Amino acid sequence: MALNLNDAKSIYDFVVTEGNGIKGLVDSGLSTVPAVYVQPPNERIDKEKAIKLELPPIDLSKLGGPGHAEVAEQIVRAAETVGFFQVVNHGVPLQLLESLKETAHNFFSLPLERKAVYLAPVSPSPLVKYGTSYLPEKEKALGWKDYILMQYTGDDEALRYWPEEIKEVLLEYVRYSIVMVKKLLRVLLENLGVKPDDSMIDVLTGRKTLAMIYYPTCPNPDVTIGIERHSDIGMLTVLLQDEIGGLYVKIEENMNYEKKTEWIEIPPIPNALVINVADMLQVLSNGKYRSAEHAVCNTNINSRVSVPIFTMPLETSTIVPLSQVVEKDGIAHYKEFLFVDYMNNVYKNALNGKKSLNFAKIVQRSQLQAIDQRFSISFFYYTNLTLQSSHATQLDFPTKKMMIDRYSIALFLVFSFLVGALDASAGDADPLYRACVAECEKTGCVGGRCFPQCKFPSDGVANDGPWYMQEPLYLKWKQWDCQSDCRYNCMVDREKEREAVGNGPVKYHGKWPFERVFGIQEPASVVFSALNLAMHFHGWLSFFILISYNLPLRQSKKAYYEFATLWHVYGLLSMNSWLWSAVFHSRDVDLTEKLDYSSAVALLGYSLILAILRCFNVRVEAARVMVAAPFLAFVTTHILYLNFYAFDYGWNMKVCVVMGVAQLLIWAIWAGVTRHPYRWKCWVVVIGGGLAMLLEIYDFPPYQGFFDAHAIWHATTIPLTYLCRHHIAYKLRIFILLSFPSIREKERVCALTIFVSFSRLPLFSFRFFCSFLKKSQDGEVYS
Ligand SMILES: O=C(O)CCC(=O)C(=O)O
Ligand SMILES: [Fe+2]
Repeated sequence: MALNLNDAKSIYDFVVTEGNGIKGLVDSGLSTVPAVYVQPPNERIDKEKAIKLELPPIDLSKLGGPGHAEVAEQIVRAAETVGFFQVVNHGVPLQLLESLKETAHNFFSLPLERKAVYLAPVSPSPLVKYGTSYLPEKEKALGWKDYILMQYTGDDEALRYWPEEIKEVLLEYVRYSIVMVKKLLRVLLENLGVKPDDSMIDVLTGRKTLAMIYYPTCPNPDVTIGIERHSDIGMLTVLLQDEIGGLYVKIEENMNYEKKTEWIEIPPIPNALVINVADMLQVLSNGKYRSAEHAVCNTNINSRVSVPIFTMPLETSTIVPLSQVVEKDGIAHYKEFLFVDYMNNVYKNALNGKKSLNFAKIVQRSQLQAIDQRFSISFFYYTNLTLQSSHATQLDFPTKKMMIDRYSIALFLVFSFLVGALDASAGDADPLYRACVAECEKTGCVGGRCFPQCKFPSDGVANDGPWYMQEPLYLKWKQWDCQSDCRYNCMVDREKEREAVGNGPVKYHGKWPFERVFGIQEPASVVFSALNLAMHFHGWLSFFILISYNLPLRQSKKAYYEFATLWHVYGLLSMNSWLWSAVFHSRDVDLTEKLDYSSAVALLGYSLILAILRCFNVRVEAARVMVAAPFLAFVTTHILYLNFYAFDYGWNMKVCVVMGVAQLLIWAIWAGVTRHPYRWKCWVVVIGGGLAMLLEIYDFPPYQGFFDAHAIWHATTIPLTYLCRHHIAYKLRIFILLSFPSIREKERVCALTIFVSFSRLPLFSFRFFCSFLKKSQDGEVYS
């Protein structure tokens, strides 16, 4: 198929699918980089600000001689700080290094047929893979490079399967390099207090992957990336780079560099090899050695080649921090795992800084902060309703344990961790989608459809022409702009293409591909939020009518029930919260998000105050004010901070979790000393709520474009709310009927009957049964 440089799909097919690579693209004579290769601005590396690594290369010829200790010290220090160093007199013949670079250039200059035979789907052996991006469907921007990757499993297999043009020279390179790697590893392990024998070193370096990487000269090197930021996964990497440069290492806090820059360049040094610590060495050393985040930038000077050897443990090796280090540190920072599991986990995702190491990290409690705020709020919301119902009955029922509330705490913690593990948005990482959006923002059109919001001419006709060419007025409220229209339409097109090749839907910008209805973004969630709102309204109204009209009032016209006002406010805040949830799901913009989050925080803060007042039975006005004031001040400040200073999700999450857990604990303790006969309703609510939360964890794409897990989850809260509200009103009625003899006799008798049958009768029956048993055992019954 002919290459069309204006069409992202055509470029993708030419470069990735057909295997022409970036080399082919550059040779086709393009003058600017296509959109699929443009990195998001926040991901780009500011090369201007980067500094060069000043460490002189380490002279390995001194190892084993009189200068051994000094060299060992240099190696250790470099591994502990930057995680990168350069070595000379490494034992790899300099002539070999030169011919490696030349061979690499020659290989990538071969005609397509010679290289394309090693493309992953057709390669004669799984040991050899030729390609361009590592995981094109998941990368934020495709990498500006081509590569050939080879697994070394022995000389025979290498000679049989590796490409003819490069195998000899690479085999020689790996033979020399491995000797050096073993020496370096020995030094690094000895420094940790380990005396490694040969077999240990052999296992730790048992797997060797070699690559030749070609970074063609790039017309816009500031916006592309050769290799995305990442850390290597094995033990030690040996890298031969040519004189072009472009390898950058991310500075971390304890590297002793001034904070004025983020990256340091590893400058090319003639005859030197670059060595870097990889993830497994970081794990074994319990974090003492640093597997540094690094990336390769492109240049427009000339094409660059590099030849890395990644040494790794055997696939079946168990990796765990060395006991000698853990004993010293008093804590292991990484868990035990099989190296193959680590590899599989890394290879299924696009390169992403040091995220690969998360697989091995021992999870800290601090991960709680990753909980989805809406999720936690809603959880407490259910819990409040549940306990609110028990609260109404507390008025006159005796005490008994209510275990379910404790289970709900446990449930919460378990779910919290699970939800913390969720991640999103493969769709907007898809290069074809990104290219489509970039194109649309330039032209205002996607696949022949043009959007009035994009205010520039397309096909000679201005998109924001006369009013009759624009959107109807009744749709204008939702304020779709050019970017959102482009995103939506590119998403629709990409999803159709994905569906055509049998791929399921993926998320875009954290959201599933929903179908818009009248411009509403997530119609089902909106409808269910509105129904929740209606349910709360109904509950609140019946509560209000019950308290104010159906039941006797004090002479001052106030309700006898002193907490009525507090619950009214709670009802109002709940309604407010669902209202903004509906709005937010209609149209997710900055303002609606802030309103939604703010009203949720207000509800959560208020319910904490309510929990304290109710559970500690604070009835005196002055005391209530004193308790509530600091909380109100804090919640108000927090909402102002979110809205007008920094919309900090992490901090907000912490605040919500603390407020939520606090009130949950208060209610749980309180519930532990109360009892009511209809607690099954509370159980239904808590268990139902818990099960409903699974929907947030086992997130699934929208059925028919509408009903995703989140929407269904909102749907489930409707009956739960009904159950609670119904319950509260009912219990309150009984309480009041029992307490006020002035109420009509018939109603009183009815209420009493229900009350006794549901609460006292089982108790009497049980007592009667026990005494019957006891008597029968004592022989009294049949005597
Ligand atoms: O090409 C380079 O300089 C580095 C390559 C690299 O980091 C890698 O392949 O993991
Ligand atoms: Fe690397």
